[in-house]
Amino acid sequence: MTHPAIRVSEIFGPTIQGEGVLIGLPTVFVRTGGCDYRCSWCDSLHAVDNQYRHEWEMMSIDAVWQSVVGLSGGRPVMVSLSGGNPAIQPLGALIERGHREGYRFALETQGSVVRDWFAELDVLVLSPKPPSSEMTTDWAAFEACVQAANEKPQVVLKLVVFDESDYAYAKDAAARFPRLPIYLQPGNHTPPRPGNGDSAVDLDGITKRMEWLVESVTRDRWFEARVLPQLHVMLWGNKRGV
Ligand SMILES: C[S@@+](CC[C@H](N)C(=O)[O-])C[C@H]1O[C@@H](n2cnc3c(N)ncnc32)[C@H](O)[C@@H]1O
Ligand SMILES: Nc1nc2[nH]cc(C(=O)O)c2c(=O)[nH]1
Ligand code: SF4
Ligand SMILES: [Mg+2]
Repeated sequence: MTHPAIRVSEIFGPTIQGEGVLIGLPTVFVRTGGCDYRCSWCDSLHAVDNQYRHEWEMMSIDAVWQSVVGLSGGRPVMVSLSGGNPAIQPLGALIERGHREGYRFALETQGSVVRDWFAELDVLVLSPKPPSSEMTTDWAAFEACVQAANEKPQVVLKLVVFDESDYAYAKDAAARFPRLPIYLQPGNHTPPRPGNGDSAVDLDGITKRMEWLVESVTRDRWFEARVLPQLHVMLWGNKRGV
């Protein structure tokens, strides 16, 4: 059976997962091209904006898989499907293929597009977008993503927080899904942008936001929330492919 091709922005690793529940775990990233959102602060515009389309490649499942196996030396590793919005791509057959060879799969999505193959994942990271993103959450679609997982993969929430209203949004998201673990990460307000080249990352600003987040959750006795930085940003700034 032939499977539809996958639109790929980049495949890289192994590196460590820098964010959320799998932080620190050696991971190969498959970053797909294209997104139905345009977050004001997206740190992966090269996988979102059509001006980078010429860098994206339609790849067969076989070609993606060869690349993952090559990078991991054939040793089963965690594969993170990110983007862009990877939910737009036909990834079910890739997951099936990798599972046969002992690999595990996590997927990062904003929860705007639901797929039945979410149930085949090992970890589903749902990252609804707070007000500072300038996007609007369709909570019905988001809820459908949680349902599609069907309690098979581990499902977690990951919220980017820049300011008080993002923090309030995160609390609301947590209240909607009280059974899902929640990870808060401070926003990186210096993401790479066309024109500003390799803008140096503002580690001081991120650290201050991180401290404020810790103060906020402890003050509010929000003891279920976990606060984590983007470890890859601390180590490598806005560098691509790490
Ligand atoms: C680039 S997105 C790709 C996957 C999917 N589109 C999503 O947003 O979940 C991966 C993760 O990076 C986070 N992210 C993007 N830009 C960020 C920034 N400037 N600071 C902190 N986190 C950011 C997103 O919220 C998401 O959790
Ligand atoms: N090391 C590392 N960790 C990550 N966690 C989420 C990432 C992403 O851009 O989806 C990412 C990334 O690009 N690199
Ligand atoms: S949903 Fe994710 S990939 Fe799409 S614009 Fe927002 S942060 Fe970027
Ligand atoms: Mg990233």
